[in-house]
Amino acid sequence: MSIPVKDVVLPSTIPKLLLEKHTDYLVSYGTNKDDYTYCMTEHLRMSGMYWGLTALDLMGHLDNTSKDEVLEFISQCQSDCGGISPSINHDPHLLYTLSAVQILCMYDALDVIDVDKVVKYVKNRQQPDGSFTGDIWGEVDTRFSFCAVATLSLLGRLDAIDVNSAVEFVRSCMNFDGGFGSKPGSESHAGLIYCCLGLLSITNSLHLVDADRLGWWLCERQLLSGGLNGRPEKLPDVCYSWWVLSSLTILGRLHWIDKKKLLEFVLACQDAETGGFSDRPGDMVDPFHTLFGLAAISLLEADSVLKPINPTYCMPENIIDRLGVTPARLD
Ligand SMILES: CN(C(=O)[C@H](Cc1cnc[nH]1)NC(=O)OCc1ccccc1)[C@@H](Cc1ccccc1)C(=O)N[C@@H](Cc1ccc(O)cc1)C(=O)NO
Ligand SMILES: [Zn+2]
Repeated sequence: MSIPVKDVVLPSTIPKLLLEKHTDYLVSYGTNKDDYTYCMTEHLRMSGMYWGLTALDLMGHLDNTSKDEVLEFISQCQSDCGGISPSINHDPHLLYTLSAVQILCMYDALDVIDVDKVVKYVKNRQQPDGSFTGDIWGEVDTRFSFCAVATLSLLGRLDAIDVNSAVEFVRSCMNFDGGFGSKPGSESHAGLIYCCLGLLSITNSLHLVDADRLGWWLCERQLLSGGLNGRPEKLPDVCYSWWVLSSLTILGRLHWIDKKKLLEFVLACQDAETGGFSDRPGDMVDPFHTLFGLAAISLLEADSVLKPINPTYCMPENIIDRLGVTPARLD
């Protein structure tokens, strides 16, 4: 009797990488200001712009965007407290402060915001136990530890916080399976593992990780379809291709998964009509899954046109090189 395993069946024909289609999809996304999904995602607009712009830069088309419009929007999103909000007149949060700094680094335009006030905002998020709250309302999560450390390291200002206690908090979130959760004792989850490994990579503390145990947990995410899920018993999803793959790359164990099968799954998530990637074959595309589909293909080095992507920052390597930032990885 076969035990039903949650997975998807790939379509019989899988398209090759449709770069022009994805470029057209992203360039036109957001031009239609009253499009339903565009309006419904105002609360994470800054992250949405980071996804679209990073994907376009990976394909070599950052020049197809209205840079001045984006810079004007970002400078209007910085609050007096220094934090940056997802849209104008929304509340500042570490998630969108990081997205904004990532965009400004790609455009080499950090002068359009008050960097000292950003540093002060991030510094004020750190708690006595080394953890970080996402905003002034107090929610603690390792996602926010990563946002804080990634933001400050991109600004060259890691000295503003207590790095040792930030690392200690992340270490306290390590589970017996080698993975990490959002707080001490929380269940391991691929997205949070990416955040915690990213912080340890930036702070050169990867020696704290059990790379074989965690590497094994991560490649257990691969299903027969070739796709990766975020936790046991979950369906595969193209964005987990990124969270898991970038984590395995930082651990120096990317060769532990079946790259060929994963590439098939990712390519099957393209929409040949509209352009873009969806979470699974046949679903609706969005900028989020389009970035992480392209980012996974870049990490798999499966297309010579796509720029190499940095696994720690999810930004093109040439930007990280220009900034002189050197995130560690295990070899
Ligand atoms: C808030 N968020 C998510 O929770 C997504 C939802 C999802 C997409 N596919 C399956 N679920 N999940 C997600 O990003 O999980 C990866 C992750 C979890 C925890 C920490 C870091 C990454 C997505 C947005 C989204 C919502 C719904 C559908 C597509 C995209 C998101 O903003 N992710 C953020 C990371 C994040 C993740 C969870 C959060 O609560 C907040 C932010 C990101 O990748 N920024 O660059
Ligand atoms: Zn997803």
